Amino acid sequence: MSESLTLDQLNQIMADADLLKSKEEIEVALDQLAGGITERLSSSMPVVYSIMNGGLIFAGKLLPLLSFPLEVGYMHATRYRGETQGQTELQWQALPSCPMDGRTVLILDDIFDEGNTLAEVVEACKAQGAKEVITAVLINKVHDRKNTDLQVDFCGLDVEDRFVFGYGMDYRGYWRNAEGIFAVKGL
Ligand SMILES: O=P(O)(O)OC[C@H]1O[C@H](OP(=O)(O)OP(=O)(O)O)[C@H](O)[C@@H]1O
Ligand SMILES: Nc1nc2[nH]cnc2c(=O)[nH]1
Repeated sequence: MSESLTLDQLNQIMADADLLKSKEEIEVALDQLAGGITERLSSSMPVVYSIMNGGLIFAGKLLPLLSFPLEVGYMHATRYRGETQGQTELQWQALPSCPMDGRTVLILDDIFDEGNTLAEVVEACKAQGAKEVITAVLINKVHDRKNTDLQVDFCGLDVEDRFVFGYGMDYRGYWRNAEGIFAVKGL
């Protein structure tokens, strides 16, 4: 586990960070995602799961843009655990909170990076009897290190291969609340 950061260090991280996607760009992407998801799922009565913690803001912004009947659940799975490198093993901190047997399931997550998290979550939903599992992410990180063949169904924005934070994504536990997507200086 890394040493904890001070207030000054955390403020410096933000001051030095590069803005990759503005609030305005993200809002346009959210509208487009909502349109596509509505077209595909408005007759499915899906259960929508956000993967905590990172999926929290994405889900909070996207769900009010979906005007069809759906249920909301959550699950908490973490691979990075406050670090900037992912562990091999996904740690489940809360299993899916509502039954998905025979249901259309929509999974929301903030970022599709190496892909292990989403791939394992999709498998878990199928193992629990989901009829179909649709995936949506706010951000896809562009590189050639994907560890899965999973094709994400809906993706908001591509970002370059840097460690990013904001809009739900943390830098060592902090700055999930940043209103934009930022890259840490030097990472
Ligand atoms: O595609 P991958 O390389 O697997 O990475 C993507 C995952 O990493 C982050 O979660 P993290 O493990 O940091 O937990 P958190 O959501 O609590 O921040 C993010 O929220 C995704 O779920
Ligand atoms: N906060 C954050 N979490 C991630 N999980 C996988 N990639 C990233 C990233 O770039 N930033």
